[in-house]
Amino acid sequence: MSGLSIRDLRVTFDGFAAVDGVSLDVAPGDIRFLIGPNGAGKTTLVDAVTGLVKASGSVRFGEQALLGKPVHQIARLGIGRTFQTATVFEELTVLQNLDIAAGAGRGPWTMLRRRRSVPAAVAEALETIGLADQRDKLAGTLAHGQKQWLEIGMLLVQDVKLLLLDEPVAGMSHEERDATGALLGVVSADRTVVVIEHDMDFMRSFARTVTVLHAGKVLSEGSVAEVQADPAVQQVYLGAA
Ligand SMILES: Nc1ncnc2c1ncn2[C@@H]1O[C@H](COP(=O)(O)OP(=O)(O)OP(=O)(O)O)[C@@H](O)[C@H]1O
Repeated sequence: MSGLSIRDLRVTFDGFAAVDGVSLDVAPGDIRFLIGPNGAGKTTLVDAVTGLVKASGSVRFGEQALLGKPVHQIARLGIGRTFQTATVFEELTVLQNLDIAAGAGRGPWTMLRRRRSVPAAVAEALETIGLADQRDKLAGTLAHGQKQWLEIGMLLVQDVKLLLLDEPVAGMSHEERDATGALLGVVSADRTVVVIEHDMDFMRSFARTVTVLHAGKVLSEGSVAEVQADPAVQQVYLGAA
């Protein structure tokens, strides 16, 4: 397993530093929550790690330096992300969505044809995300939470080693949140997980470590208890939650 190491990361938009010299380390197998007020730079940091925005400094995942690499190369190194809105193929079934995600090297017709056997990685992902009995349902008819899990499943079948999830439980029911937390636990057994989240209850229940960003900088870092006890955090953020 590999960890994520970020040094002096900077992203500027027209002279405005959205990420302003961030350094942080996420240990292999950690579940790191990135929290902070609106505009703190959380999504921009993840954009920089995944190659969507230009950044200076250094980002390493294990031995691999990421900055400067194009998006597809970073993805090929086993780095996958979700966005705030799930991006599944609504007209296709759960199984077809996973098949397509797993489908390197197969043509579209092979992937869309009904197949007798399901590849091991797809079957495993179906179990992990709890959608095995929904596999033939159209993704568009899934509940909101299930779509998010399907999207995570699509990363799992691509053998992603670093998962970056942007507000995975936004809009979820209490039960869906708990199921998502349990899923993070399973996924992190052999992967490193970074979660951007505004939901403080979810963070308290499922984060292993937390980084608090504020105005593009790291304000505080540590366990949930450490971060919650930090007066600087209480002042800018948690005090209001
Ligand atoms: N493409 C862009 N061009 C200009 N400014 C941007 C761009 N993307 C983000 N910003 C600005 O950078 C800052 C950080 O934004 P970012 O979305 O990373 O914050 P965030 O912590 O993810 O916030 P939220 O919790 O609201 O999603 C904000 O002030 C935002 O307006």
